[in-house]
Parts: sequence; structure tokens; C-alpha cells
Amino acid sequence: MESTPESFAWATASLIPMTAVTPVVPPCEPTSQGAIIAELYQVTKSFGGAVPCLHRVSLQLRRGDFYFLTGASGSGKSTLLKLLCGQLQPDQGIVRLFGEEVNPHQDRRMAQLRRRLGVIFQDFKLLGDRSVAENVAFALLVRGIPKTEIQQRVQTALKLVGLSHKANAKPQSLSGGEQQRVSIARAIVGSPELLLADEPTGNLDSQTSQQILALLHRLHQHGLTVLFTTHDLALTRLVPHRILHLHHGKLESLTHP
Ligand SMILES: Nc1ncnc2c1ncn2[C@@H]1O[C@H](COP(=O)(O)OP(=O)(O)OP(=O)(O)O)[C@@H](O)[C@H]1O
Repeated sequence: MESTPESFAWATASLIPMTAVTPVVPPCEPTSQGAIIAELYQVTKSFGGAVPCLHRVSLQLRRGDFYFLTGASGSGKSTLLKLLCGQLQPDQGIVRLFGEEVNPHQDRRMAQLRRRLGVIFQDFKLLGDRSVAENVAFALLVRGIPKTEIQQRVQTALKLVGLSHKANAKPQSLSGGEQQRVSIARAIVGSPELLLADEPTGNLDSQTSQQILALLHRLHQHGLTVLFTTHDLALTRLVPHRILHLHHGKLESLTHP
């Protein structure tokens, strides 16, 4: 059953200010005791090289938490996210999402699980021939949600990212930061339980990156669980969240310096 926009606290949050975040003082907040909603257990993934991309990686994401996933370019951050959303299958180990084992070969089951996810990408992946509102509405249209509900959800999502006034614009007329905010609206419009953000600031300047981080941090404060990958350690110092660090195929947990 589809949830209504009102079913998630963050979906009714007041308008999020598009300001840069102020650096915080360590230490990290303790992680919540929320239920585990995503899990890797002893996962190994290799692409045929001498060293596996991921080697016996175990990880648990709890509902309501915000996680940074850091690591150098090529350390396997995107691979880990693709395993979580079933785009890739592990060579060994188990991936679970919302308590169910992820199996990329089970198309219908995976489609249902993916509806509970929001995903944003470094390169936005917006449809250039559609308006901002149509881009945000797209995933809901293919689910067969009634038009009036789609309109309401799109309006709410665009308001949350501060882009109501750009609803009829085409993506190419927007700045990089605005395009990323459209892709965030698209990711949250279906009221996901977990947001996977794959280098969402990788193509943005420092100030715009901070604005995007501030936006995702605010969504988290209103209840959204977020996994945010970045190779920019400076960003992780701005908000006090747990850092998971990939190094030589292994996962390490870091604290703020
Ligand atoms: N489909 C694939 N086929 C072969 N090799 C792959 C494939 N996908 C990823 N790799 C390799 O796995 C390693 C990890 O890639 P991945 O994209 O996960 O890294 P990343 O940490 O996200 O990097 P970046 O920060 O540059 O995006 C890289 O060496 C990459 O070349």
C-alpha cells in the first residue's frame, strides 16, 4: 500500500532554509537504537582484480540515523550502494534491506523494496525534456498513483527543497545545486524510508555542497535515514554523524578528529 505524504514527519517539515551549515564541535552523536533497516553481512565483491573491491564488509544501518560513507576514489563506495539497492550481487555474504535478503534476480520483489528507497546521484540524472515538476513526479506516475495525490506530493517535495518557484523550469536552466535539489525532491517524493546519496556533492562547489548537506541533514532531523557517500572529509566535519570509511576493501568506523 502506498503511504500518503503525511505519513512521514519530514514530509510535513517547514521550509528548509538554503543556508550553509555552521561547523559543529565533535564528538559524534551516539547512534540511535532504531531498528536495523539495511545490512551487509560479510560481503565480498570483486571485479576480477587481484584485490576484491569489498572484502568481508559488515554494516548495519539503523532507522533514523545519518551515516557518512567515505573513502578515496575507487574505494568501493558506489559499489556498496549498488549492492544495497540490488543493482549488484555480492560474490559472498548477505545483503538485507528492510529485513529481506536482496536478490537482484527477483525483479518484482526488488521493485517493491526499491520503492522504500530514495536514491540520488552525483550527476543528478534528470530528464532534460521534462520540467522540474515532471521529473519529480515521474517515479510516482509509473506506480499508478492518482494524479491529484501526485500533484500534492510534488508540491510538498519541491517546497521542502525550496524550489516551488522552479516547478515549470527545465533542468538545464537551473544551476548545479538547484538540479541536485530537484533530484533530492525526486528521491523523497515517494516517502522513502532510506535515502542513498551517492556523492551528491561531487559535482558542486564547496558552498553549494554545504547547502545540499544542510538540506539532507534537515531531512534527517525530521526522521529520514540517510547514507551519504563522499570523498570530501571536510564535509563530514560540518555535521556530527557517524563516519564509515572504506579503505583497501575494508570498512572502518571513524570518529571526528
Ligand atoms: N562494473 C564494474 N566492472 C569492473 N570494475 C568495476 C565495476 N564497478 C566498479 N568497478 C571497480 O571497482 C572499484 C570501486 O569502484 P566504485 O565506483 O565503487 O568506487 P567509488 O569509491 O564509488 O569511487 P568514486 O569516489 O570515484 O566514485 C573501482 O576500481 C572500479 O573501477
